[in-house]
Amino acid sequence: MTTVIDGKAAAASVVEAVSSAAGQLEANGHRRPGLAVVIVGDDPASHAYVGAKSRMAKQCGFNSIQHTLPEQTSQDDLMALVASLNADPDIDGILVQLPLPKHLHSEPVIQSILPEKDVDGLHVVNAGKLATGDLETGLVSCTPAGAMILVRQIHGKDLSGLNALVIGRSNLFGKPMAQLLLNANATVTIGHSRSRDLPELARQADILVAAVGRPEMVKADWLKPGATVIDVGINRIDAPERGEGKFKLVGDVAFDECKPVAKAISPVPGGVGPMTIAMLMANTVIAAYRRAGQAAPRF
Ligand SMILES: Nc1nc(=O)c2c([nH]1)NC[C@@H]1CN(c3ccc(C(=O)N[C@@H](CCC(=O)O)C(=O)O)cc3)C=[N+]21
Repeated sequence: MTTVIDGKAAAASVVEAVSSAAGQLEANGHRRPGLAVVIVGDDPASHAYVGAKSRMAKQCGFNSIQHTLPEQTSQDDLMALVASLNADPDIDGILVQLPLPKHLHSEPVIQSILPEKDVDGLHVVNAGKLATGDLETGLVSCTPAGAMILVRQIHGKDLSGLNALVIGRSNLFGKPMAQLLLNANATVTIGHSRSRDLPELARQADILVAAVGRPEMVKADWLKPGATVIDVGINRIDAPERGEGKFKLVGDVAFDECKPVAKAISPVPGGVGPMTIAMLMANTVIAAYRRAGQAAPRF
């Protein structure tokens, strides 16, 4: 029987560990972990995600602050806000929700966040630490960190001898995911839109991680029987069968046909998505412990 990986349950157990670590920090006489979430503009999906992050931060016992800036915010004003959060002693973690409105450049904003407050793990210092195998002093990007916990549920910590294919090569996900798998001793391939034969690469993979943003692209005949499939895609598609103007979320994997071929598969929703938010909380509590000069918990 195929295991359908329960990302909600895995996220709940991370969040419980985070809450208890946050409580411990307070009990040791330190202040609560502080998380600042910055959102620019009024994209409804972004507001929904940010709302979920702020609620979860409160649930973890954090000091959670949300800065909502108008669509027309200038680059300088956004950079000035990040500078003030960098200097704020009550703030351990800063997340600037992406994508930003078109007139703003995200890269200078992200690179201006202090690496030790970069709970998204996107600063070059954090990306570089991951790339050099330093998983102890940096912060790892939340979605790959969460996906990795799901992989570990199935295969344990050591992926020696296993072939892993990551489809997608973004800085936000594909590259850090490949680094994490490599660190765990997997034999890693990164496939992308210019790869010659993705289905053929996929058929070699014991662990297939899809993050391309194409609804249900990975089909059953792409899978090596018994593979572990981690679906990172979140695609909103029309669902007229649910009523006029309704939509549903699907992943990058054709779940129903792939499920019987796989050993384990993560669903959308309820797979990697909830883990992303949980790992943001984990990174925030890690950052808070480090600022307090205490040994940080591991997740
Ligand atoms: N600076 C930054 N960091 C991010 O980590 C970041 C971001 N910007 N921009 C947008 C993406 C997307 N993202 C998700 C988080 C949670 C779910 C999640 O909880 N998904 C639920 C479903 C939620 C729903 O129903 O819409 C699930 O898959 O079960 C999904 C996607 C974080 N992102």
